[in-house]
Amino acid sequence: MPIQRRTILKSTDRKGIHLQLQSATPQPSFWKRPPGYLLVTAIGVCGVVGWLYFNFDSEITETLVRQDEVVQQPKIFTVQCSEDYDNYKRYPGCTPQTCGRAVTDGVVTHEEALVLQRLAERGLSLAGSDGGASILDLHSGALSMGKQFVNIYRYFGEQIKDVFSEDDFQLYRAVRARIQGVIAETFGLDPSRMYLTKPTFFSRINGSVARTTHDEYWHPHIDKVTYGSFDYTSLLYLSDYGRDFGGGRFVFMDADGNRTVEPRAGRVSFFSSGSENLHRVEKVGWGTRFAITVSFTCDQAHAIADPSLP
Ligand SMILES: O=C(O)CCC(=O)C(=O)O
Ligand SMILES: [Fe+2]
Repeated sequence: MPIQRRTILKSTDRKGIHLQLQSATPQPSFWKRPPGYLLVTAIGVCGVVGWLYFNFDSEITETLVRQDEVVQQPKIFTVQCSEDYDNYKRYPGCTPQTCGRAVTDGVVTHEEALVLQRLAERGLSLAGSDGGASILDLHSGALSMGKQFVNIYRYFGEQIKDVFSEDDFQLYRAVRARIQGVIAETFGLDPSRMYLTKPTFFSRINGSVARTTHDEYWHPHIDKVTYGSFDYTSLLYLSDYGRDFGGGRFVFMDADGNRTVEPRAGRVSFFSSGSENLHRVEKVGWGTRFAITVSFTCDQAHAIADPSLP
């Protein structure tokens, strides 16, 4: 240790002489330090400011599940049901009696999530929004293109079979069935009385500036109001918060503060769709965030079949 200290002093001295030769004006002692020190300080300051910019949100009160946590069994958070359900017909075995939200990493494997992420990448690379948020709906065929949407099945015809395979659709179906199972088990429902409903879509979000309202994914909303038929919403994340993208956390906006879920590839987050689960997605600051929205209704009139190749 003493040897090291002596070496540093020597180099500081040399630098001091050099500076004195360059300018006769006395400099504050800070500026006499070696440029390496300045650089490290500057990087440190930028790092702290950057970290604060992306992570400091005075409204955030609690993180329900962190990205680096692995929850094999659903982590369940019960909340009181809103009165929304009183305005709808009740379906025994399905309509929420207990409301809440839950998160599990034990339903979809990391490998399956990556296969689905590649599927989303292939599909969305055919077009995509001009703004920061693109969707691909395998059921209706809707794909963001520029400032609007096209129907992939009509627009690309038979060629779509070069992009998606039967295996891709089988994986979607298997994952959908498992998610349905875990929602039924968690909320004490009869899975045969819940139905997949639309829209069900892959989303790709990056930090680009929004061009149309379709790109404005960050607004607080209630899924039952936004989508009508939803009774249970699930989100399957296909990329990792903090690794693949920054910002983009899911935020439950409760009366007593915000509660966040950090996306993790293979993580399923699900919740009753009424106003007890008002939520938003933080703006994505960097990188690309992939997810799938898969939702269920109790009303068979709003049921849709699993997506399939035409
Ligand atoms: O991608 C997310 O985390 C949430 C998306 C969402 O709120 C929705 O699709 O309604
Ligand atoms: Fe939503």
